[in-house]
Amino acid sequence: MAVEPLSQKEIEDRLAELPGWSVDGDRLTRSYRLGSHFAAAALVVHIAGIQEELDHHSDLTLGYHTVSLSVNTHSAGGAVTDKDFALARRVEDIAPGHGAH
Ligand SMILES: C[C@H](O)[C@H](O)[C@H]1CNC2=NC(N)=NC(=O)C2=N1
Repeated sequence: MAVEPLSQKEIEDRLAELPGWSVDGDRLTRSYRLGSHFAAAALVVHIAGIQEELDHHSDLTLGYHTVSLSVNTHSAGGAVTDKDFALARRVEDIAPGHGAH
């Protein structure tokens, strides 16, 4: 099934449901802060599993006490699509369990 780029209005509506996330250029992004480097690494591994399950992969950056995601949809020409928001929603659901904020 083809994945279509979202309109600006569709992006704004979806962002309203995902506090902490923003669209920067053509990428959906969020950074989390965690209590330790190992906690951040564990969140990265958990997100990697979700990304494999969804077959949709962000650029995922592990910092000292931080994890940052940046994602768009390659198959839609690098636009933001519902696949990006589906990944963001799944990450939001598990991040608090890692103490991420
Ligand atoms: C073959 C495989 O389904 C594709 O390459 C997937 C993998 N992960 C992906 N991740 C992202 N962010 N965009 C894609 O279009 C994409 N496509």
